[in-house]
Amino acid sequence: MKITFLGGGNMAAALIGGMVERGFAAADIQVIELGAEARAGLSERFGVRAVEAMDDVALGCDVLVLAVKPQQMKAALMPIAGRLGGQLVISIAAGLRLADLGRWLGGPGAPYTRLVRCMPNTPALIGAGVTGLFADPSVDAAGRDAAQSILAAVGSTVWAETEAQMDAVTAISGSGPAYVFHFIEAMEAAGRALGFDEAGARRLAIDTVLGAAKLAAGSEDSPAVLRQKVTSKGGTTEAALGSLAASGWHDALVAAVKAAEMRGRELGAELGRD
Ligand SMILES: NC(=O)C1=CN([C@@H]2O[C@H](COP(=O)(O)OP(=O)(O)OC[C@H]3O[C@@H](n4cnc5c(N)ncnc54)[C@H](OP(=O)(O)O)[C@@H]3O)[C@@H](O)[C@H]2O)C=CC1
Ligand SMILES: O=C(O)[C@@H]1CCC=N1
Repeated sequence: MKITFLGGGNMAAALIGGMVERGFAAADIQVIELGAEARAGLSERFGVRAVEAMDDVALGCDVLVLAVKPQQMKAALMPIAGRLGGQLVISIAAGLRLADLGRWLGGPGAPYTRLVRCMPNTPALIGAGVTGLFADPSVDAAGRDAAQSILAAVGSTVWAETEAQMDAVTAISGSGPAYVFHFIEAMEAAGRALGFDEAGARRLAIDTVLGAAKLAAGSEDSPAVLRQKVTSKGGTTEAALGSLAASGWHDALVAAVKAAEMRGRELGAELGRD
């Protein structure tokens, strides 16, 4: 399967790195990327072909992954509008809807429909990503399987039932690593404030998140039950959770995820008007 990435930034690099690490041939992967430094980095790190503009070799792929920022997408697709010949197109862009992508790709009056929306996340780089997928109803089983096989190589996959759910996936797991890194930053800051050096505070924070996530993933207990098992009556955890509850932490996180979901919908509506 020959795969071309349009855009070679952070998320494309995470996907390519994870795919190459897990057995995809670098020779079958190409990247179209405007930045010379980014192109050189992708070639050096992963051994893939990276070029500045779409050429016939890159367009002759089986799967085209759209990995530019949503705001860059329409302009990035102009040079290939009306030139696709049945390639499966996978968009990883936040917010952008299949109907608008299809219109931009299809050329006058002929929307392109062999399209799958996917929302991966950056832990794909180490094979620990999670991706939500939604296919245009016209995509056949072979097309869905191809999309699934690419994203399953770098983590777990979840098919969304409706396209609207893709904005929720974006808000939960697409952006989610940033929330977790922010949590680690706060835990590390607390460790520093309580007398640890940076390395010690970071180790305690990261290994706690890692261990708790692994325990939650492998346990039959729900996260709530696992939390209760840490929380001794009248103990230290109860004091911490009481403080978090008083500052509205749970509701703040739910509101944050909803803000991300709303931004995804806004992006789709704003950019799709063009
Ligand atoms: N980062 C993440 O965690 C995730 C991102 N996504 C989605 O992935 C997409 C990319 O995000 P991300 O990797 O963070 O963004 P980046 O800005 O890091 O990557 C986009 C890259 O595409 C380049 N580019 C822009 N226009 C073109 C063009 N016409 N031809 C070739 N290359 C072009 C950009 O160059 P330049 O910098 O010069 O503009 C940039 O290097 C977005 O749509 C985002 O919604 C999805 C899931 C997670
Ligand atoms: O912040 C963003 O818009 C992208 C989409 C999900 C993660 N990063």
